[in-house]
Amino acid sequence: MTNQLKYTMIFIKHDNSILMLNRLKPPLMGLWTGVGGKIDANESPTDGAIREVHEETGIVVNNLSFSGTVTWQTEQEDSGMYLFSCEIHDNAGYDEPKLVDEGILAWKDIDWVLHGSNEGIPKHIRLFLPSVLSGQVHEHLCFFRNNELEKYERHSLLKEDK
Ligand SMILES: Nc1nc2c([nH]c(=O)n2[C@H]2C[C@H](O)[C@@H](COP(=O)(O)OP(=O)(O)OP(=O)(O)O)O2)c(=O)[nH]1
Repeated sequence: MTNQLKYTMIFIKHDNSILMLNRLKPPLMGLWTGVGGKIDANESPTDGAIREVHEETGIVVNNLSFSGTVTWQTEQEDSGMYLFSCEIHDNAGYDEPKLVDEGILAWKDIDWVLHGSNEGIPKHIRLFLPSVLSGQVHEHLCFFRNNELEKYERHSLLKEDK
């Protein structure tokens, strides 16, 4: 995998929940997202994702699945991220929400995360997350204007999927 995209986002699943970050700072300030961040120079997307998971949550993951890509186009920038997911078998000691440098980490029920009325999840995440959780590998294209998601497209990155 070559580093064409600048960021990663990782969805860590345990039972019916995902470890979500309520972000302290922009971008997506105050909203619940997967953990992740910028890929360092000379780092692969997978290594960047493993590092971000460890830095933000303390969890060491060794079973990340590549789950596709998301690109966004705004008036200011064209950028994007590699998506990863993994399943862990205990709650990593997160019985309660935990305050970390980047915000608040908490296990959130998948039904809550995907609920159509949930304004706390960025719109693009609500659109691409079902594909990630069902094990599909898509390229998700998001087009924003005035901070609103104006258009969304999805294409499979696997030949056998449509
Ligand atoms: N910059 C940016 N990131 C976005 C957008 N949409 C979106 O889902 N993301 C994701 C990509 C990353 O997972 C996360 C942003 O990561 P970040 O800026 O906190 O990365 P970082 O912690 O490495 O950066 P920093 O410490 O250097 O500020 O949000 C967007 O429009 N802009």
